[in-house]
Amino acid sequence: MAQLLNWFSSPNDAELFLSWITEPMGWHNHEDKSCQEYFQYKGINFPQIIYSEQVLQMVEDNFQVRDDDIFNVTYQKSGTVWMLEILSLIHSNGDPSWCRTVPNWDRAPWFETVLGYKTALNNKSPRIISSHLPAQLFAKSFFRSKAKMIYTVRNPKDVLVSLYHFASMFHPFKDPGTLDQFLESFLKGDVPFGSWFDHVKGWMNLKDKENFFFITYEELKKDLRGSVVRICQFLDKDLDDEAIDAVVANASFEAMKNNKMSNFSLSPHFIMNQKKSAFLRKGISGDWKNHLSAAQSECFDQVYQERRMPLKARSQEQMKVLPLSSAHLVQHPVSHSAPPIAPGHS
Ligand SMILES: Nc1ncnc2c1ncn2[C@@H]1O[C@H](COP(=O)(O)OS(=O)(=O)O)[C@@H](OP(=O)(O)O)[C@H]1O
Repeated sequence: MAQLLNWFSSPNDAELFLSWITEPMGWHNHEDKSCQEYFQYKGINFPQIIYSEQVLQMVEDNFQVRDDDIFNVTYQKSGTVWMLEILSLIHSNGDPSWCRTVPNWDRAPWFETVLGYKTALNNKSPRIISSHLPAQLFAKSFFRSKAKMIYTVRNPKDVLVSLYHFASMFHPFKDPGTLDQFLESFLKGDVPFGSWFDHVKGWMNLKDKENFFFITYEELKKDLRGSVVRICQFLDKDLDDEAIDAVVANASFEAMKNNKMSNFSLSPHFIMNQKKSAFLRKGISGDWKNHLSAAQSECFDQVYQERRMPLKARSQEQMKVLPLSSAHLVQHPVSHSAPPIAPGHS
């Protein structure tokens, strides 16, 4: 959205233009999200205006991936902007100037959005490109390229909670209703970008490709420095210790929260009402325990068990997040202190 700033001489012009297209849809009254509807593209929900069928089709069929592109792919609320910041900082060898002067949506545009598509086309190589697309809708040219992809996965219960808050403050999304109602929609995949389970399964088919690297939000939380080192290795970027330290310092939750180029405070308030819930909300693992009842958690676990898949996790941290083979699923009675299966761990 705020990529509109690209096209206008000032933020005010961009905001005026946005007002003009969004006012008839009632977006200005951000207390009222009752009129929001999604459109479906190949069976997946997308919010209107920021996405269009035409652009989604162009991404899939026409977008020319370059071999030196780096893709930052996630299911929403799994750490996209965090990884975006890390990749931006690695790109500039730890120098935070780029991150402090250019909005994240221009540094690493979400190329499936109407505005991000144009930004991605115009950005100079090597490009960093973000995406929430499921694998089956992704740019076909990626699969023939040497471009690298980092896929970040997060405990789906934390994704649910983060998305619940986000849906209440991000105007293009439908009102999430009660947490019970939203849990049902989430587990059915009746949310933007479809089912978390399908998204992870779809992308994990690439797990043995050498241009594909997957990491979890929980690993980033537990050992950001070690994670940055591994990401640099994957990208063949040789940063010295000082530069790595600078990446870690500038990609911290606090640094990003204080950076207006990363905290979405430049987004018009009628698009993102951060008074309701901040984009950089809590930035912790395991917040689901503060929100989900034992019954809701159990309901989640049941679906998780049904949808589990055989995947080999590389580390203990990944084992806590991924839908693993049944051998990894330990059945405990449901309780907040002893969560029953993988997503139950923080
Ligand atoms: N630096 C850092 N450290 C820890 N956590 C961070 C960081 N940056 C973003 N976040 C948290 O990531 C959540 C937002 O996820 P996404 O960036 O994937 O959102 S989006 O899908 O692109 O809208 C959202 O999680 P919640 O706080 O749980 O809502 C952000 O706070």
